[in-house]
Amino acid sequence: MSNTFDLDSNPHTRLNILTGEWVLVSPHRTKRPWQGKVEELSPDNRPEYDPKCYLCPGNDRADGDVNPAYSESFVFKNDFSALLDDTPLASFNEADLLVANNQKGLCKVISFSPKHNITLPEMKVADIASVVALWQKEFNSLSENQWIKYIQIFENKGEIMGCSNPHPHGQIWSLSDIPAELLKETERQKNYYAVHRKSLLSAYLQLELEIQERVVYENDHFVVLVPFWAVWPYETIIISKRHLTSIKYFTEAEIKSLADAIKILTVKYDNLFETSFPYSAGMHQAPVNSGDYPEWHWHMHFYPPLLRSATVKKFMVGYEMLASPQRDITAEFAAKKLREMPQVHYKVK
Ligand SMILES: O=C1CCN([C@@H]2O[C@H](COP(=O)(O)O)[C@@H](O)[C@H]2O)C(=O)N1
Ligand SMILES: [Zn+2]
Repeated sequence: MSNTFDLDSNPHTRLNILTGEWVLVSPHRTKRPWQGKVEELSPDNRPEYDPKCYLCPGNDRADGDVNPAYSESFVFKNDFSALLDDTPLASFNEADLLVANNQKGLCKVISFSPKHNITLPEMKVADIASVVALWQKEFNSLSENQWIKYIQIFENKGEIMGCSNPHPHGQIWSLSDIPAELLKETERQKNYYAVHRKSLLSAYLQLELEIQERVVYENDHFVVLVPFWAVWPYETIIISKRHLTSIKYFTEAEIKSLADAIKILTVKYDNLFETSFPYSAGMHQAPVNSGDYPEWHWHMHFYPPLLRSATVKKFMVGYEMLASPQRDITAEFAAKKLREMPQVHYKVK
């Protein structure tokens, strides 16, 4: 057997350098022709305004509050928050076998647009930039609460991702503790930074830009990649070129540039199967009000479930739940498909 490692043919595992976890890749299983197909789906004829939608301007929300007649983006405190900001901080421990901690938090919902029937890929870059600016404003104002230690900005898009309302929106959950996924990524970035005095993602980005095989799109301030360790078929990561620890430090130019990167990526996603491409996406950044985190490098994960058509998704079940995530198509194959997708949305005639 040749000792040169062929990422394209033998089953192998890949290391996620951010979390320390491994993904099993079975490239030999995709020797059959790519069956990515465009399916005829029922036309999406949602109205621009839906009188029953709790996110549309001027409408009642479930708890009786009324939305203003907003014309850009709109943020409000979640009426059914998973975390409450009056929870006392307390912990529970029974012989180190039953361990629990109270969690205090503040959750917000952001409507990206007054239009009920639009999604990020169909929005103008300038309107996406106003969403990014609002994310930065909310991040900064939430950070002023000293009890808040971490802020998770995210979007669940599409029914298949449990999204309860098609109106374009995202959420911000801020909490008094640092969640597990972030502790993993902090640990790995801290270890690398301590040795190399530069961020893990700066080094990773430099290598990926040299190789180019997993780059999907690049602009002045951000790079969109399918990460070497991607788990979901068309998973991507957006990484800032500047080593920024959080969105707090984004300049005006970086805000506009992130909006451009999100626009191009989500347009390519929609073009892949000519459907509104579902995903859960969120940014990862340094914890707040808990010391310095110079090792942290801002990035944004996109976790889309679709595998080979608008209705065929990857299932993370069985082996993935019990042993480790597994994928057939390689990160390189996915990146090539996304690179080839036009930057103009398929609905734009
Ligand atoms: O009137 C309402 C309905 C839904 N919501 C909140 O909107 C959020 C939307 O969640 P999704 O991103 O999963 O669709 C959800 O957390 C739900 O609690 C309100 O805050 N007010
Ligand atoms: Zn991350």
